[in-house]
Amino acid sequence: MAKVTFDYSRTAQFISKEEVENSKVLAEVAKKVLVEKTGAGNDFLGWIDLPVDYDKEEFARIQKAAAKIQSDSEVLLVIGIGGSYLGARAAIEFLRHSFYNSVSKEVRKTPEIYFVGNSLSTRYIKDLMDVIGDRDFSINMISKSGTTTEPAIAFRVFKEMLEKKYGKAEAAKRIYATTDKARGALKHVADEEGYETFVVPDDVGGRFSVLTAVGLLPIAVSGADITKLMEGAASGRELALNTPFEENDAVKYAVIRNILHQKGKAVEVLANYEPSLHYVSEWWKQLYGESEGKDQKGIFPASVDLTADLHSMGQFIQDGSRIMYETVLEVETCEDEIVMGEEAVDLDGLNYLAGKNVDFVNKSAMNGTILAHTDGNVPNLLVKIPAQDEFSLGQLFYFFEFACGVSGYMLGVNPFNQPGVESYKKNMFALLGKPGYEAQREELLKRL
Ligand SMILES: O=P(O)(O)OC[C@H]1O[C@](O)(CO)[C@@H](O)[C@@H]1O
Repeated sequence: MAKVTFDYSRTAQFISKEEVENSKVLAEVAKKVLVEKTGAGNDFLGWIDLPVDYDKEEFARIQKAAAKIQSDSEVLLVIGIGGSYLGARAAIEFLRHSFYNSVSKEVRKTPEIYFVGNSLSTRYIKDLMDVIGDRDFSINMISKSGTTTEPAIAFRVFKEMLEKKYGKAEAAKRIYATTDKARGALKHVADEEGYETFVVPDDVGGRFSVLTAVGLLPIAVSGADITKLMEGAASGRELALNTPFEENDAVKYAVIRNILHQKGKAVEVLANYEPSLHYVSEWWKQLYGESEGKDQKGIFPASVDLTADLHSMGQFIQDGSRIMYETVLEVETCEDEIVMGEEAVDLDGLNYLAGKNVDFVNKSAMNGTILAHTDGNVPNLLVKIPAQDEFSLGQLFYFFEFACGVSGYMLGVNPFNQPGVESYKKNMFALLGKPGYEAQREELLKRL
């Protein structure tokens, strides 16, 4: 079976074998604490068994709802932010056509999908209304808390548009709410209005929720195979839970990043060579940023899209402050083939590549860059993804989630809370005049 693998052989000049061995005890304790659910944040570990223990009845409802949306909608709006958005977008961009929304309907076969509620931009919302026009559309509103401002505002706007178009009763049949099973404003509205609802389990935090209805409904609407995605995640779980330390890639990734952190590497740059991985990096940034960036600790998760960013950020990575290490995401196999032709007159000087695949050029750029960055004292880690398919992506999601839990415990933080995100919310509510924030409002206005 092809599997997602982790290769840190290129860090030999930065990390000795002994250092890795010496981390074994700490890593195994961290893994035990995670799996046995005895550590901080242990009420948010539902994601560990999710790939093998999910609600099958709800899974069938997700597929049914996806089929309905595919049959009655030209456009699906996915409203959500952070963990209620990034996983679905990562999966759809990785698994489906690079130009999913613009390619012809005959090629795509499924509704166009737009993400909104992940900013407060008036321009973006207005422009999206233009894109929808008078076409049939549905909404998947996703918010675990049911109270997050950005998606709540987008939902008000697009619900109004939907109700104007179809009337309240018909619109209600086109709204799918993914939220807490009992609490929150969204659950309340859904019950009042009769929307179909899907559950974000209590014990699964937003950034770990891609394999719940949060990710699965939009992914299924896009035509990607969510059964295979879950199978991949289940095999990732098996590997993470039941492989001994020496061969355990997820645990090793946690170990290596903690060793590099202790050596002063404050930034991890996740690099990809496929544009379709861009949102996988965005998903990964939230996963690691919210999980580890606390108590004045943590590695800052950054990302680059290569080779594009080699022509911008490449200079800094090669030659700037030596604060970072790089983790490369490599998609090992490329299903498609573009072979370079030969021209009679070699005006552009590219005839030396005649007969070669563009993917060979891409992989050569990657290998050359890994060596150059290593020579520039940027330790290089490699995460290999066997293929651009659902099974591999499911494994990859699980690999990063599990490693994140182990890594957070090794760092000595609670990887499953995010107290820091509340500060901006409090200030924003105060400035907006939300009831209950009056005193804070006065204080803030004086400072502006
Ligand atoms: O699903 P919700 O509750 O709207 O939250 C969205 C995101 O906002 C955060 O709570 C941060 O404010 C993230 O942790 C979460 O993924």
